[in-house]
Amino acid sequence: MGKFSKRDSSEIIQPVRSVVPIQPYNGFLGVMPSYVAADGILCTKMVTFYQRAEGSSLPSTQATVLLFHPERGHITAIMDGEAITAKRTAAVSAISAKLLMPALSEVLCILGSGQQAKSHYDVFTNVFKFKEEWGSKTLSQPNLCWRS
Ligand SMILES: NC(=O)C1=CN([C@@H]2O[C@H](COP(=O)(O)OP(=O)(O)OC[C@H]3O[C@@H](n4cnc5c(N)ncnc54)[C@H](O)[C@@H]3O)[C@@H](O)[C@H]2O)C=CC1
Ligand SMILES: O=C(O)C1=NCCCC1
Repeated sequence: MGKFSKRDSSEIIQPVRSVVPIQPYNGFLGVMPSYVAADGILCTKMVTFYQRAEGSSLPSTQATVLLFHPERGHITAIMDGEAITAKRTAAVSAISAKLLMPALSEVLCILGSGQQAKSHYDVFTNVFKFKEEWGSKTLSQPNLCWRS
C-alpha cells in the first residue's frame, strides 16, 4: 500500500493483472503478481470473481495471497486473500475520496450489502466524519439509516 502510487518500475514490479474468463460460469480468474526488491517482497494474489444469480448464497469474490522467499523461491506464507481484498479495496477507495471528494461532504451512501459494502462502511466512517449514513437494511451497521 505504501508504494501504491509510486509507479516506479525500478522499485516495484507489478504487471497488469492477467485475467482468464471462465465463460460457462460467468466468472474470471485473476492473477496479480508483484515484486518489491527493496523490501524483499515477492507475492501474488489469485482471485476468482463471478457474476452470481440474484439470491445466490455463493460469494462473488474468493482470493488467496501467496508470499515467496525472493532468493530461494519457496512459499513462505499463504494468506487469506478475501480479508486482504476487503481492506485493500476499501482503503484505495478512501484514498481516492480523500483526494477527490468535495471538502464539505456530509452524507455517506453505501450501495450493496456484501463484503465490500461492509469494509467500505468501516473504512469510510473511520477516516471521515459524516452527518448522515445511508445504506441497505441488510448491511447492519450501528449508525446506518436505510432505504429499501
Ligand atoms: N476492484 C476491486 O479491486 C474489487 C472489486 N470488487 C467488486 O465489488 C463487488 C462486490 O464485491 P463483494 O462485496 O466482495 O461481493 P459479495 O459477494 O460479498 O457481495 C455481493 C452482494 O451483491 C449481491 N448480489 C449478487 N448478485 C446480485 C444480483 N444479481 N442482484 C442483486 N444483488 C446481487 C449479493 O447478495 C451480495 O450482497 C463485486 O462486483 C466485485 O467484483 C470486489 C473486490 C475488489
Ligand atoms: O483486483 C481485485 O482484487 C479484484 N478485482 C475484481 C473483483 C474481485 C477482486
